[in-house]
Order: sequence, then C-alpha cells, then structure tokens
Amino acid sequence: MQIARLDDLAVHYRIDGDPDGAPVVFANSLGTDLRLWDQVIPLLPEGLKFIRYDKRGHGLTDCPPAPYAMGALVTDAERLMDHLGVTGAVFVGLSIGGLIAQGLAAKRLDLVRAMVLSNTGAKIGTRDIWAERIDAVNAGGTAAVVDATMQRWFAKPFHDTPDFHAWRTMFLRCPAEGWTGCGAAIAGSDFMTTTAALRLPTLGIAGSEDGSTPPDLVRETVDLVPGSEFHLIRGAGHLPCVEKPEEYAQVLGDFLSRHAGTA
Ligand SMILES: O=C(O)CCC(=O)CC(=O)O
Repeated sequence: MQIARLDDLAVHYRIDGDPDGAPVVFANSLGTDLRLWDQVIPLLPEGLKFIRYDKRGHGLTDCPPAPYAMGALVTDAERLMDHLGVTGAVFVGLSIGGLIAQGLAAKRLDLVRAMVLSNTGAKIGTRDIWAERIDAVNAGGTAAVVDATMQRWFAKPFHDTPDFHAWRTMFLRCPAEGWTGCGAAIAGSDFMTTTAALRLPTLGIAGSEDGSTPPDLVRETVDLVPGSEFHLIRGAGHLPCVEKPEEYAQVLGDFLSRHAGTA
C-alpha cells in the first residue's frame, strides 16, 4: 500500500504502468475511491505512468472534519504531485475530480500539461441543492441519499448488473464527514472565469444518461477552453469509466497518445 504523508494529511495513492513513463494523474468523484479506474487503466496505452489517489474523506486517505474548501482539495493534489516529483501530467478528473483538475491547472500549470474533464462542470449544481443533500447526509449518512444518487449516476440497464450493487456499497461506505466535506467544496466552487482563461489541451467526456452532470454542462465547460475536444458516451451515466470502460479507454487512450508527451 502506498501512503504519502503530506504534513497534516495521509493520502492513499497507487501507481500502475511504466514507473519511468509520462505521468497521468486520476482524481475520483464524490463517494468513490481510486477503484473507479480499475477497468480503464489496463486498457490504456503502454509506456505511461498512471497515478491515482483517494481524496480527503474518501477511501484510505485521512478524513479531516468537514467542511472542506475546494482550495484544500486542489492543494492536496498539488502536494501529492510535488511529493512524488511529478510535473507536466495529463490530469484526468471525474466530476469533483474535474473541479480539482480545473483548480489545479489554474494554480499550477507546470503540473498539468493537458486535462480530461469527465462528467463535470465549471460549476456543479447550486448552493441550495448541495445544502439540502448535506443536511440529509448529516442526518442519516450516505444511506439517506443513496437511492436518488444511484438514479442520477447509472443508466437504467446497469441497475440490473452485479457491479451496480458493488458501487452502491462503495457509496454507502463513504464516511458522512468525507461526503459532506467534499459536497461543501463543490457547493462553493465556480471555475467559469479561471477555466475560460486556461490554454491547454482539454478533452471533455460525458455520458448521455448522466443525471448529475449532463452532457450540455460538460460541453459548455470544455468549450470555455479554445481548441477543446468533446466525446459523448451513449448509454452511460455519471461514471462511464465503469459502465462503458472499453469506449472510455479508447477515447482517453487516443487523447493520451497525442498529449501525454514523454517522461
Ligand atoms: O450525487 C450527485 O449526483 C452529484 C455528484 C456530483 O456532482 C459530484 C461527483 O460525483 O463528484
């Protein structure tokens, strides 16, 4: 197991692929851990170094008291990359991970040579929506929102698969403090202005059935960056890397082949 001790926070991370390869960093969504990428990473091009981590309050990373600021989540990614001596990575962020990608690119462009904004937006939801969900999780844990979340996350046919149960279980095991902490960070984030000022290769990936960050939101967000690319995965929801890993890996792999560079 790989743990980075970053001052006040112990961060669980994992490295796969070529240890000497060009770096690709993955940031997960709310209520998931680094297993989010299990099915995709083995299908990506060889010769790259794949780094993934559990954000604060999730997986095996420390869970400080809520709420968290988006600035803290961005700083965690920055400190982890500095700790590992990684610069010039392709940063792949899904949902809240995509907010982290945008914040990190605005703050430390030396760390991010290209970004993949998957199922995310420059701004996700409203303060009222997040306040309502945070109140519910404070009262009843993630169980209080699990059914509505699964409806937004997964296309209907996926609900009948054995994997659906496993992802639901992962969500239920997310500590309320970690979920509400990160929920508060999403509520307070608006990267419209800073993302529109970014100039770096950018790929947007959306799922046609995504009830959390619909395709229009992803497209509007990546359109803020001139020259960006966009791919819609049909029949998938909020986690297309889980529902359609082959298509996801094909699109991501093509982008990495063009933009990951060399170590
Ligand atoms: O639970 C939801 O539907 C919202 C998810 C979201 O926007 C944040 C995330 O998945 O990281």
